[in-house]
Amino acid sequence: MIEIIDLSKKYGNNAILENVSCSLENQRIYALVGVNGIGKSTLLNAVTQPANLDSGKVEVDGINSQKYESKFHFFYVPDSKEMFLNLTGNEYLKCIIQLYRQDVVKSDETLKKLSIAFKLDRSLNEYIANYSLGMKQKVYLMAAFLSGAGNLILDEPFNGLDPESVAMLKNLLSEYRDRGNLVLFSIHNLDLVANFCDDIVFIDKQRKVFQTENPKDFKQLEDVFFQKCV
Ligand SMILES: Nc1ncnc2c1ncn2[C@@H]1O[C@H](COP(=O)(O)OP(=O)(O)OP(=O)(O)O)[C@@H](O)[C@H]1O
Repeated sequence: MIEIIDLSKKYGNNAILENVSCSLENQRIYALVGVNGIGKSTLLNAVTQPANLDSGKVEVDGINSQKYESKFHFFYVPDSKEMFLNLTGNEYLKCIIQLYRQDVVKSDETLKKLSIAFKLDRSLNEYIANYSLGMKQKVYLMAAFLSGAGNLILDEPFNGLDPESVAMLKNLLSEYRDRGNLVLFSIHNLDLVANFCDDIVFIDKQRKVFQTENPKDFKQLEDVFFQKCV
């Protein structure tokens, strides 16, 4: 559960988000949609990094995001794919399991299953620096699932993935949602939005944020996007 209350964020004098509020519930998959440069990553950064907030408040599972304990309630995969390059995939994932205080034996089993599903099982002893873009995306997504956090916040998680991996990620995210968790991810592909998520969080052309249930119809979704966001 994520509650965003009156959040504002400027870069210098450039106001990107002003008094944004929205309420995201458990057991839902939310797509964050808007044109390039409108503020999707800024919003996700502000939600996950309280130091980035100019004003306003974010609560994750009812815990103020300024509080240390809130960190265990979400996992953020930012759009940068240049993180932890000096670790092997395996080292990185083991660190995440420890950091998020997950059961080591159970997590090792999940790690094995995920690495096979993502076809990374033969690459986990290589440095992340040597991974392709899609392999980096996969290892950071595996970390998200291994964290056990109830709220996954993913910046463009489908970028760099081949069609088989896209289908697999959709399944994994749906299963994660069905276990009572929340997923919020930014995306440009309206097709994928229409056929996948439960709700849509739009940032419109005035940078106002509004939510709708997914109409599950591409044409309807495209109409809303062109009327409100472009
Ligand atoms: N660190 C920064 N300093 C100054 N301006 C920034 C910074 N980061 C982002 N911006 C500006 O804030 C605005 C929103 O950027 P943001 O990356 O949040 O957009 P986005 O919706 O995620 O874009 P895209 O779809 O292209 O990824 C843009 O005008 C961008 O230039």
